Amino acid sequence: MNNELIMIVDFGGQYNQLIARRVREASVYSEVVSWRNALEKIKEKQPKGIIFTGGPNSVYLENAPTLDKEIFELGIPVLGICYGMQLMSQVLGGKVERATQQEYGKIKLNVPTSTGLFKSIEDQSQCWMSHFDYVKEAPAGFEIIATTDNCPVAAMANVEKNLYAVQFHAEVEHTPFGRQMIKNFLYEVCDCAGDWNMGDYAANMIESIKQKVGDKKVLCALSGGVDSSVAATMVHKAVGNQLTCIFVDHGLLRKNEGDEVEKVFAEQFHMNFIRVDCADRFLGKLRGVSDPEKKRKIIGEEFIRVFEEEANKLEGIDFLVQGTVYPDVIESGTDTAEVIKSHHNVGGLPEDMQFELIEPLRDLFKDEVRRVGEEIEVPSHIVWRQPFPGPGLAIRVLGEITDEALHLVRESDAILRDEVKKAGLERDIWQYFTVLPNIRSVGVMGDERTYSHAIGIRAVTSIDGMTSDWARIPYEVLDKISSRIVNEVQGVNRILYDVTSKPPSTIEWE
Ligand SMILES: Nc1ncnc2c1ncn2[C@@H]1O[C@H](COP(=O)(O)OP(=O)(O)OP(=O)(O)O)[C@@H](O)[C@H]1O
Ligand SMILES: O=c1[nH]c(=O)c2[nH+]cn([C@@H]3O[C@H](COP(=O)(O)O)[C@@H](O)[C@H]3O)c2[nH]1
Ligand SMILES: NC(=O)CC[C@H](N)C(=O)O
Ligand SMILES: [Mg+2]
Repeated sequence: MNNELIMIVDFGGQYNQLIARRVREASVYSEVVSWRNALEKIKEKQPKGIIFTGGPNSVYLENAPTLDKEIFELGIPVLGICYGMQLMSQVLGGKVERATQQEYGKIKLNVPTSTGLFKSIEDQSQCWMSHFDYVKEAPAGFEIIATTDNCPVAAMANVEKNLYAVQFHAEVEHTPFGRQMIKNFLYEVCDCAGDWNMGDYAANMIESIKQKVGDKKVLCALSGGVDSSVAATMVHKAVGNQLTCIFVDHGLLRKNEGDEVEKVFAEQFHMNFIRVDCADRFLGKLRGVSDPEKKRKIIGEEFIRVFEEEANKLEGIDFLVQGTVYPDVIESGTDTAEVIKSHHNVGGLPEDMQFELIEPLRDLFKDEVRRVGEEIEVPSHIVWRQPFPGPGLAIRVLGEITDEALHLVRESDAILRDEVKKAGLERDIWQYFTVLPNIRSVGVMGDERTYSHAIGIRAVTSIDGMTSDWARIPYEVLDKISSRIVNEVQGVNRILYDVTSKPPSTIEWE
């Protein structure tokens, strides 16, 4: 393949693949490389441009990821983002320090200049920030091309040398002009022509699964959710009856979910399908455990043990298909990125697992998975289903999992889903559920004092699950949900509404 190439240098940021994805969307091929061997790879491959990602470190600390100055002398355009900008400043002689006024979330940006990077972008725009360090002084030869109220250097450029950097995250949805800015970098600065497209993604992937599996047998971990249904359909197209899907009912599913998934797969898919009921086993292992990471690891391991047992019954299974998507990978931590939470299908996997994994969606984001799903004709009620995490209600009951706690969260969630459906909001809200925060408070019902549980409502809008905003559910609908939960679910006397975006919070509470 001789496509134009953009190299993305990974400093451990949460949004690295999102940058790769923005570049894909703009019809240019990209590869992500670790900062450790970036210089060598770049010299070898001679990309049209380089993008530095964000990262959790501080550039002025000892042992922080860095790059030799030489990278700026290759004549290849560079765009630094967040940590990437701080690094460019530090290496080229600017000043980086811890900020007294840190910026997280939506911030007003002033763009007084219109260099190529900011072509067609308004002077006053909104951007998304997540940083505690800042560039106090840009290096010699750089002009400041954007500022915010708290950030004297929100973007800088050395136009002559094609070096650009921004403190904000241009790659996330919350920077509305971000797509345009990345396009500007590719087309105005790097002079790309745009010679790549994603149309063939599914076809290429199906072909490579066929090659890999040959005449062997494959198991698929199927939840009935978007990702595993799309992954299973791809693998089924590749190897047909060599595939068997295993659906685990671990006692942590939503109300009636087990039967619903079984029905859909029996009626609408023509694949080998096995349901394994093993609630006692999962709940037994989880008894007395309240640490979120411990819960995730127990569930991840138990899933694999169930798959291994089923594989042994079927004999000769070498591969396990999972519907892992990129956010699961990055949040579980990589050699450079911090562990945010161990997704059961990545960071929660046991080390001694007997399968080789097949994860055809591992580099993609939810909305890209949905596009692939539509292309290979997965039924649309599945493609557009709201996500539901593998560990299920276990990470929505904060602290220890008991039958009572599961009952409260399951019943309140069913009411929430029912009211969202009645209000016709299912497609507007990306994900919505209830949580049991494990606090009790005083109330009065029928003139009697109560001392009962609070239930939290979490509802978010998002495109890819990497960032999200809280959904503005109309007050009348919230009112209805609140009064139904308190009236219908015994043991609840208070309802809370979560109004935080991601970041700084995450979508799930654990
Ligand atoms: N109950 C389950 N039984 C079998 N496999 C599961 C189950 N829950 C999750 N998995 C596996 O773990 C993977 C990750 O779960 P996750 O919830 O992120 O994806 P999904 O369920 O396929 O899609 P969605 O995000 O729409 O819920 C799934 O793709 C699937 O392979
Ligand atoms: O299969 C999964 N296994 C997990 O361990 C897991 N944890 C979170 N999620 C889902 O991922 C998306 C992002 O969630 P967070 O903002 O809470 O990290 C949201 O859609 C979450 O529901 C999981 N899915
Ligand atoms: N998102 C980032 O790249 C953060 C960079 C650095 N850790 C800071 O907080 O300023
Ligand atoms: Mg799921």
